[in-house]
Amino acid sequence: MTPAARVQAAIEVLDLVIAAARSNGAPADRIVSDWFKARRFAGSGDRRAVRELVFRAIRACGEIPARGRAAMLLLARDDAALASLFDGSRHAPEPISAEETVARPGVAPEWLIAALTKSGIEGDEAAALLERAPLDIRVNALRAGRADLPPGGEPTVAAHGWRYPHGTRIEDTPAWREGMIEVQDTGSQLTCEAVAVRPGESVVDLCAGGGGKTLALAAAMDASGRILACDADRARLSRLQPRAERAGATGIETRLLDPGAELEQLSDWRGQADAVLVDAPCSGTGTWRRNPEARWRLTPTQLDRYVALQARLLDVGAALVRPGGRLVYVTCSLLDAEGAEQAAAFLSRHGAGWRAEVPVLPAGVPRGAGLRLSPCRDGTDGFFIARFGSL
Ligand SMILES: C[S@@+](CC[C@H](N)C(=O)[O-])C[C@H]1O[C@@H](n2cnc3c(N)ncnc32)[C@H](O)[C@@H]1O
Repeated sequence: MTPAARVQAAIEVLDLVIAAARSNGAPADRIVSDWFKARRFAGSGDRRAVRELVFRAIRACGEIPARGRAAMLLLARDDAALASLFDGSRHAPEPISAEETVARPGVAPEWLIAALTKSGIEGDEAAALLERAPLDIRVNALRAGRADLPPGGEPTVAAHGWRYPHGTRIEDTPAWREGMIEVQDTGSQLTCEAVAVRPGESVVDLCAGGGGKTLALAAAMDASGRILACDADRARLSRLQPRAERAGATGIETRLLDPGAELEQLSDWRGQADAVLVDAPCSGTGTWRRNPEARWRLTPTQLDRYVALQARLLDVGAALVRPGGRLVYVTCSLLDAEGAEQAAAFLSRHGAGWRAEVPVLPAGVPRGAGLRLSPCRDGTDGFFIARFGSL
């Protein structure tokens, strides 16, 4: 493809990304790969260049743009080389006319900017939400010593974390194939460290998804003890056992939950768990570096739904903790509604039965009863972590 044809391709892909964001359709990453699956003539250089343009344009537009071309014109406004490719030649975008709509630059929609600002995220902190995320891995202590790592990484502040340059093809390495390493953001690794599990414990991962954090907990427990990994999404949960096998993580049981009936389905665990991790569904404002178009999709109503679900799951988790045990609440959000305010609401609902214990981690700053990690300050995805000890 010529450079101009790549720009036109990026405009077409952006139109699909915009339509999907409006209709709760596929994520941008999948749209880009499906688009290229249907165009086998394009080479890997084309893929990389188009993908790069698409994500640059998504990052640049705070609000959902009217059209892909409007988003690309925003980039072209400050990039003369890009603007010169709008020349109307074969496969190229039409020449730019003075009256055309150009998308507005920004970090996020106005209502979200207001909510972030209220939560202490503005200026550099807000801009960093849209930087490119690094590639972090966790060394799986169940399978590997550090000598087995692919070359080129630097240790991170997490106990088993390493960071690699962008574009490192970790999943092609023998270490990954043999389960010695897992791709996992450093912040995500630190949330697991906050659970402070020990070998032999009984632990519930209430919102385990595909098991990213479950596997880190299993490794920290040296695969001894019990982990119950739950989720309400069958497809996500079904990915956990094959990953656990690859990682050599034993002692993990999975349980599919019906939303609203979680406590009945978990009655055998009531008051039994040494630790419960509630890695709750959330707005994902802390992961925009990876999914920048997520900010076009979120609505105030969805945010309210997340907040209500988080409170309910925290109450479910609390019922499973044994006296003297711990409940760890995590969201990959920087909004206080899903962080400090949620933790305060839990403490006021449960009164004297619980004590907040701010986890001691090598990153993050205290926020309310918990700790917050941010891309700007900590170089991790954004997270809120609170730990409550049962009295
Ligand atoms: C933040 S994600 C979990 C990510 C996962 N812990 C990991 O590290 O990969 C939140 C999860 O909560 C799940 N979920 C939503 N409603 C739930 C419910 N009522 N009970 C349990 N899990 C639920 C979602 O399906 C989703 O997988």
